[in-house]
Amino acid sequence: MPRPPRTSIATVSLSGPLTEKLTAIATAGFDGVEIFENDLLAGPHSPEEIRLRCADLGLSIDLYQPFRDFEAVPADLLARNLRRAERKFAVMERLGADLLLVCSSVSPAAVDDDALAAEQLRLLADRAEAHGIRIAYEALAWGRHVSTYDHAWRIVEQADHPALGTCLDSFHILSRGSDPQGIESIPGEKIFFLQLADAPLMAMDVLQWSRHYRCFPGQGGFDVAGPLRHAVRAGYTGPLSLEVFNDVFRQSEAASTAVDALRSLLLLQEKAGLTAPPAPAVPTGIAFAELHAADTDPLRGMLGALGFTRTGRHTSKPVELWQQGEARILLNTAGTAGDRRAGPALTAIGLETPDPDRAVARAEAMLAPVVPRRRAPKDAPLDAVAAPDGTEVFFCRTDALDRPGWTTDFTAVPGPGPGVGPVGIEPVGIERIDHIALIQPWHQFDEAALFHQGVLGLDADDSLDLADPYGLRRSKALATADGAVRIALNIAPAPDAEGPRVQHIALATGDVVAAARRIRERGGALLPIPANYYDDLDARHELDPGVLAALAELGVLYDRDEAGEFLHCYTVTVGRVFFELVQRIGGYQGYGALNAGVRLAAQHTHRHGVPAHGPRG
Ligand SMILES: O=C(O)c1ccc(O)c(O)c1
Ligand SMILES: [Mg+2]
Repeated sequence: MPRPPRTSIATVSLSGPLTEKLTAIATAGFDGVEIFENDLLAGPHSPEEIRLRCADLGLSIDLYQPFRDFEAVPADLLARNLRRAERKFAVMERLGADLLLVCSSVSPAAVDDDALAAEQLRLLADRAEAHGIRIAYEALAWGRHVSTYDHAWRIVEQADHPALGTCLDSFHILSRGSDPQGIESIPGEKIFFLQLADAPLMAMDVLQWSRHYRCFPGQGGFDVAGPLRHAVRAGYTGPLSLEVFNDVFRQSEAASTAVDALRSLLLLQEKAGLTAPPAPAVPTGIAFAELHAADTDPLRGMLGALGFTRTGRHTSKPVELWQQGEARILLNTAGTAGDRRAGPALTAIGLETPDPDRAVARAEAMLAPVVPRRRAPKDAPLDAVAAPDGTEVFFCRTDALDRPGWTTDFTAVPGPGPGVGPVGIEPVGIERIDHIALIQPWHQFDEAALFHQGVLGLDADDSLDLADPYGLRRSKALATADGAVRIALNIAPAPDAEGPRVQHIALATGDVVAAARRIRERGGALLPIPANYYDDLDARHELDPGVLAALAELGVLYDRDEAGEFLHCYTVTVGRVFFELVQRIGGYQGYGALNAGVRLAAQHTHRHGVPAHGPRG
């Protein structure tokens, strides 16, 4: 395999002052940058200082941009535009940058005349060449007369100057619906630069779309690997550069955005067949979920009511293993997981992995932070990486014959242990963990989704918007093809609007009604669901009245699609976690998204009580 291309990113993609952006870009591991002119203009550092800073950080300055509204203008304006260009060439010489991006004109002064555009760009390239500078002409998707990449290339071809080439930008190409195949008819050495950006598929004005909603490749709906593949086939050997205008990234922390960005570029190169990092070791099951709690009594009570039994105690850490069927929950009382007062929290998940070493190699290749091992010498080796939200993901083999499994670190304990009532030892029919739902900080949602796909090897469903009383919650499910591992990512409606992030663990059972009844009998608190929901359910599905009554009595929700049926209910929240019981019938693959609004509202009511009546109360 040939050497991987150099990686680059436009400074406009990150938040903060220019020097901090440069540090974040270098620290993440990029090779170079595109300096966005505004970042330079707004900062206190001279071009020479920025040049030095980049050199110190080991970053090449691959491009200076943008130069706007140059071509196809009347003579007097041309003279002024050339003067403007000369001033920018001087800045670029001080910066040590030798490639200038010129975007197609949006000015009303520009005329629709390709020959004139070519002639004037030729003149510009001639002036640039005298400074050792080259010009990359890019079609903006909203350019006044030039808005497609093939049109920009025809003008460059016509101008026929060695210091003039084209800049391809995947956003402009794909947002216009252009066929990227045509890239292969451009000689590789005339593609001076390649910018890569994705975007969610939306029907909106293309300029607004580009300036606010671009995202890193793999986080939107475009096939960004397409233009990349064609450019490489055309013979392009320059840097692959991310250029992402995005309202969220503009205000998120630059350091973590830069890592997210580079991960996306590494995944894109792999997808385009340019690199071959260690393949993901696709997990085969959820081995455990780990909960941290200072005061474990409420959780022990809940687990007991859910039919879990404490089966083991870790030999070197304050961790208990609770189990029912193949569902395993670790209860960890060590240290403090974030805010202790906020109560128990989900801190880690264990993924059953056929090849933990490869899973770690994959994670490292994709810039996932490997969590330092804190284990006693005799503990089984257990590797973990941190997901973007801080959840630790362990790679394990529970029943491996060739290496000690993680469960050997636990010694068996007799009986259910303190905090569990006498009925807590009867299982209720829970078989395994069906899925784990993780609430994401609003600005990390796309990063988290790409992480779970690219690093862990899960497949992503489309995003859904779920309505709750105080906003819309984006949601995206990720799963293995066989559904053995499912992770649902949900976004909170506003930063910390509802207090701490509450995660949940969904437990699979073959009979949710029977399980819910037993849980309630032993004092487990289930989330009440309003009667209105069951009126609507009856209207929509004509369920058997006896079944409907049982669902209503226990707060069991229902969904149905072409593939099968889904029944689920929820416990009340303990600290920062709650549990869901789910029963999948037939080939139902979803998560009851239709019911999420009712569940979120019911949780709100449960937390805050039923609002007082109005005037007629
Ligand atoms: O939105 C813009 O104006 C703009 C500027 C420079 C680019 O390279 C680009 O793709 C868009
Ligand atoms: Mg661009």
